[in-house]
Amino acid sequence: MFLFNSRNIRFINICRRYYSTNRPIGVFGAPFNKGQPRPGVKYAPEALRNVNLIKNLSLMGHEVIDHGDLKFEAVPNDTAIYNIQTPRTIGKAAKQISDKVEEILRCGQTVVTLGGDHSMSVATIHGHAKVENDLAIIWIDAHPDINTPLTSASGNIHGMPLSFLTKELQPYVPKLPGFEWLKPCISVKDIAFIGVRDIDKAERYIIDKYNITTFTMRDIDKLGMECVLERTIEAINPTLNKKIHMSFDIDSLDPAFAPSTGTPVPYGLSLREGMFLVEEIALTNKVTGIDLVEINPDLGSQRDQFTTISAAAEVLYAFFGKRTKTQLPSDYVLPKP
Ligand SMILES: NC(=[NH2+])NCCC[C@H](N)C(=O)O
Ligand SMILES: [Mn+2]
Ligand SMILES: [Mn+2]
Repeated sequence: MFLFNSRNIRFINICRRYYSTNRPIGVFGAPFNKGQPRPGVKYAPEALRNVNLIKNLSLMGHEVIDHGDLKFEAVPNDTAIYNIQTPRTIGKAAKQISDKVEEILRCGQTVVTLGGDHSMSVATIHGHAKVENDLAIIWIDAHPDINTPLTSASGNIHGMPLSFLTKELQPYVPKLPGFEWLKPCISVKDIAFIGVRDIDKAERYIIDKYNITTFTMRDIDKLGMECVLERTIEAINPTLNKKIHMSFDIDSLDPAFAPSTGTPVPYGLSLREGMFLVEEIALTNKVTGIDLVEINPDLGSQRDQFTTISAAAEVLYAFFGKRTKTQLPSDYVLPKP
């Protein structure tokens, strides 16, 4: 696992064990698609259930509570503001998601939200931060999703959630109708990006100005994933006193492993790199909230869809401790002829 030098000893001592939290896993679906223009992303929770996600997590020895899927309604007479087409509808759905996350966490469960597009993370992090007021965010994504409504070229809120949540950026972020309930609850120093490779101009400016911890694909190539995670923890949660929110955008993976997603970007993580990353994050035993977003079972061929859904499920299984390692019974003996 982590290299032994004085800087890392504390982290090793805390982390050098298997994922061992005995919190139950509370799963729910947020079939939300209005943060971007491709409707099919709302079918992801159903697609993940169809590959027996819930049952497989239970078979791995976890107590899993399925809280079902939320239902969202369009707000009538919703009008565009800036470039954003349906702000009130998105704001209302986000409030429902935030409340659900809060409710599940208050039951003492680790919450897994199945998206949906990445705009929903404005809500999952908001709900998480209500329960754990000091939160670190690991954002695994090809994109940093920190545009403001004024800098976004697309008007798609899935490219903006972190600007809504971050205290330091509020002078630059207009309050949108439908989002009156939202209180900025995280700081630039609590965020780490891993796997980014498609950064807009304003996002680049924000990352540089506030010195946000960022590991691009090149950084991962150069340092190796183990070192990237070690530096991530050093930067955003050095004493591991905070809980961690892990937001996993499936487009962090290379399109070879996750082709069915709305904004694929070449030269991404291999599936095994993604699995290793979440396996290591799990070892901190600090993650109490997970998002799995941007899987679009409508895009690409049937084979693409299967590849993408399987990859998403494997990432979650890897996090929750599935290993290929065979367990030897204590009385095992090698047979002699
Ligand atoms: N969650 C995502 N897939 N986001 C993609 C965002 C793409 C682009 N940066 C935008 O703001 O529109
Ligand atoms: Mn994203
Ligand atoms: Mn992305």
